[in-house]
Amino acid sequence: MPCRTPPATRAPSFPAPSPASERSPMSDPLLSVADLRIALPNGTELVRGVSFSVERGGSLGIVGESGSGKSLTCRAVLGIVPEGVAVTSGDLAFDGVDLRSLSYEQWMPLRGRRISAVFQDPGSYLNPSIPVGRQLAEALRASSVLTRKEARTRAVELFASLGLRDPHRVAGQYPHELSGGMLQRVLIAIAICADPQLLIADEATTALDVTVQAEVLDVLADLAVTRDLAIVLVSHDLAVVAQVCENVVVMRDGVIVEAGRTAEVLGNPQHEYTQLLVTDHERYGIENYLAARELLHV
Ligand SMILES: Nc1ncnc2c1ncn2[C@@H]1O[C@H](COP(=O)(O)OP(=O)(O)OP(=O)(O)O)[C@@H](O)[C@H]1O
Repeated sequence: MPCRTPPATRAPSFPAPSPASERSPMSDPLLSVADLRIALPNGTELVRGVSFSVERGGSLGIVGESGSGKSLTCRAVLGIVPEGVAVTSGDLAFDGVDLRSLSYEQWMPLRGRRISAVFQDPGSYLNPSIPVGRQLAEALRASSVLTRKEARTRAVELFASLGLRDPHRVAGQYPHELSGGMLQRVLIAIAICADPQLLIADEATTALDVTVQAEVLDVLADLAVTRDLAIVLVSHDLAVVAQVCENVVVMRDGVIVEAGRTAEVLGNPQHEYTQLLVTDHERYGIENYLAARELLHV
C-alpha cells in the first residue's frame, strides 16, 4: 500500500551513498544501502527505495510499525531475503564489497563472521541438547585456530564479558535452564565471537521484560564502544533505539519517512508519522521514553 503521508520536512540527513563502483574504500562508511527495492514476483514492492549508511563503530536504529519493511531490509543486508521476495534494485555495499554480487560461497566468510545478527526468540537458535558453553566454544573454533580447551576458556571469558554472572556454571547449562535475558546474551556471545564489524539486532530484546531488556541493550552499547562494532538495531520501540543508537531511520510502508540523529528525530520529530510514534510512546511507555530522553539529554 503506498504511503500517503507527505514527505518529512527534515530530509534524511545521511549522505546519499554513491554507487559502489564510484567509492574509494578509505572514505566509505562500513555499510551503505542505496535505493534498495524488494518486491514480490508480481511486482508489488515491499521495500521502496531505502537508503542509509552506517559508519564503522556507528549505530543505527530502524523503527517503524509492523510490516514497514525493517526486517526485509536487514535480511537483504545479510543476503537472506525469504523465499518469495527478491531484491530487485539498489546498492548494498559492506566495507567496499558489493553484497549483491556475491555467490553463496562468497557469502560464507562474511555472514556470521564480519556481518552477524541476533533475532528475537534466542532459544530457537540454540541446540537444546548441548550446553551453551560448548555451543559457543564450537562457534569460536569454527572461526579461529583454538584448541578445545582454549575455546572453552575463551567461551567462559566471553560470557563473563557480556555480564553473565557465574559464567562457568552458565557454560555448563542447557538452553532450557537459562532465562530469556541469559539466552540472548549467549546468542550475542555467539554472534560476536568471530569479532564481526557489523551486528544486526532485529527485535532482539522485544520478548524480554523491561529491566532485562535495558541490561541487554547496555551490553550492545558497550560492545559498540569496546569492540568498535557497528550496530543496526531494529525495533518498533523508540526507547530501545534511543538507548543504543546515534542515528535512526523511521520506516513506514517500505519507505524511510524521516532520518537523522536519534536525539533530534525523537526530540523534535518533523514527519507526522514520527510525531505519532513519539506521541503513542509518550502515552503508553512514558517511563521508558523519558528515561531514554534523559539519557540523550534532549
Ligand atoms: N516472504 C514473504 N512473502 C510475502 N510477503 C512478505 C514476505 N516477507 C515479508 N513480507 C511482507 O513484507 C512487508 C514487510 O515485512 P517486514 O517483515 O520487513 O516488516 P517489519 O517492519 O520487519 O515488521 P515486523 O516488525 O512485524 O517484523 C510486510 O507487509 C510483510 O507481510
